[in-house]
Amino acid sequence: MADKIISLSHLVKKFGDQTVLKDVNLDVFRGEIVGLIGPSGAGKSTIIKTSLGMEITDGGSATVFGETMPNRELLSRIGYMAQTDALYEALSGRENLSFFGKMKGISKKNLAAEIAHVAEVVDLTQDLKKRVSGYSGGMMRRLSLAIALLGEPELLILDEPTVGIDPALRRQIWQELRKIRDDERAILITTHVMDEAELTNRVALLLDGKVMAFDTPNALKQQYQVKTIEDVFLKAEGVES
Ligand SMILES: Nc1ncnc2c1ncn2[C@@H]1O[C@H](COP(=O)(O)OP(=O)(O)OP(=O)(O)O)[C@@H](O)[C@H]1O
Repeated sequence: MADKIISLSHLVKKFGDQTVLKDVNLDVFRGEIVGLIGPSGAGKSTIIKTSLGMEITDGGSATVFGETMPNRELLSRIGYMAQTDALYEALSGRENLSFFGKMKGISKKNLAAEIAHVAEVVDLTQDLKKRVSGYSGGMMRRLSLAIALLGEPELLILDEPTVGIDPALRRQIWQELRKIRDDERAILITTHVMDEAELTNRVALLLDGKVMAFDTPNALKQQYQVKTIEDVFLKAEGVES
């Protein structure tokens, strides 16, 4: 059986009297890219945060590598890119990468090569010397993604990684994500870009606190009798196209 990396079972999450996640079931296996889509405020980031143990669950279970998070020992196996950048703005891009690389336990011997590789993927090689305070919003997103990629983590959790990124670079980033997938690692990615959802192995559609549909892009299109994932999204939301 394929290796289950993330397992969410009947997950419930409340904020005050608002139940954001009502009954979420979702698995991510080794060797696949799972896309998480849903309207703004549906709870995509909340799914990610509860999976990582950054939010406490109110019911059901969330495990990563078979363990309930947070678990310090597992953190080096996970690359996480949050929706808001957490960067040291007074430091340069390279210094940020070096700092986070050391935190992840990358050996001194490998660190320079790792930094060179991830900087290349996000097209920041020429800007590594610059202070992050002088970066544009898109450059900061790219640096955050580069940090998540450091250390070849077995699991990547990316919360809208391509916001503010140009189409050509977005394509290059997806090439890298596919390589990671083919390398038998796993990726959970949230996106508002429906073209990107088409590039995943499976798409989970989050609506009304539940995963309403979870299948390959082609199977979802067949199920909803539409031509694109965007149309699946609209139809599931009850919007007539
Ligand atoms: N810490 C919190 N305290 C209170 N409410 C919260 C908190 N975090 C999230 N929420 C609420 O939970 C709901 C889901 O938020 P979440 O950020 O998970 O949505 P999302 O699907 O990621 O949205 P977007 O696509 O806009 O990023 C929203 O109504 C939000 O206001």
